[in-house]
Amino acid sequence: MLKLTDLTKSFGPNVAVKSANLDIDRPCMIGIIGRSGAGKSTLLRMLNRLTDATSGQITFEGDDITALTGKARRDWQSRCAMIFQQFNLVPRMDVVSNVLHGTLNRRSTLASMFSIYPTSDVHRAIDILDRLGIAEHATKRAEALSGGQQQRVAIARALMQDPRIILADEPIASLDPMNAQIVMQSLRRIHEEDGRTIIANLHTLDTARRYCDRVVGMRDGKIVFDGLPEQLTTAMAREIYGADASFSEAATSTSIETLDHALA
Ligand SMILES: Nc1ncnc2c1ncn2[C@@H]1O[C@H](COP(=O)(O)OP(=O)(O)OP(=O)(O)O)[C@@H](O)[C@H]1O
Repeated sequence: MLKLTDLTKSFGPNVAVKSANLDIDRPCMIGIIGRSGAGKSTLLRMLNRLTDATSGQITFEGDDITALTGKARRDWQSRCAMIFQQFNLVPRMDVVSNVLHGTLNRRSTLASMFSIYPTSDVHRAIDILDRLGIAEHATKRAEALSGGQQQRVAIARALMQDPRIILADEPIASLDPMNAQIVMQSLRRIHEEDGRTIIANLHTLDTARRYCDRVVGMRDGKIVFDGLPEQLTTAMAREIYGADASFSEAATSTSIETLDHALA
């Protein structure tokens, strides 16, 4: 399905991603972990073609994604939608219009300029918001919502594009544990119910273990681990995070687990 071959990105002398190889042969939920500066964001940005690779190749179902230009590249960005830590919504615009922005790629400039959306798209936007439990906020300004709600609006905007893949760059890094849990559960459900692949950069190991089928560990631009969550030993986690024997997983915890105990 999705394959990265020797994917590399350099910024001058700094090699942010070094010869990354990854083979995703079926829809799954992948967590990419590693400390700050390990190359996680750069990897996702190359996948979505926000950043051009310096060398190497990305293929999706046999198509060379690295070679796409113009409209073909924009089409790929719809099929491989991205959400960000800071949500990237238009704060003063209402929620449903923010979600409808997800359809801009396939609409005429004139229709986009005047925010003319087909009724069927508006209904679909509301349905998606409903699925994410936030339809009641459809007419509010995005800035009036909590961080967790805003991230769900961003997910809804991504879903409007009916993507095969959703890339999530630190989707819960700005959220409290309760909202972090809701957002991760939403992503998991989208994967399970729709069969979409989710690739999420996560700061914390426990979140990756808990929600992902596969964990990829990056260190200094290299993929140093690629396996099942249960294969990720403490020793391997230490290696990924470049920590010494005093390393404990609790240090990378979001306290989602703790919250679960409290809610039980
Ligand atoms: N636009 C850029 N120009 C120059 N260097 C960059 C650029 N983007 C990233 N880098 C460098 O590439 C390396 C990897 O950065 P990247 O943001 O991909 O890491 P990360 O694992 O996502 O870290 P974080 O969790 O802090 O976002 C870092 O050394 C960073 O300074």
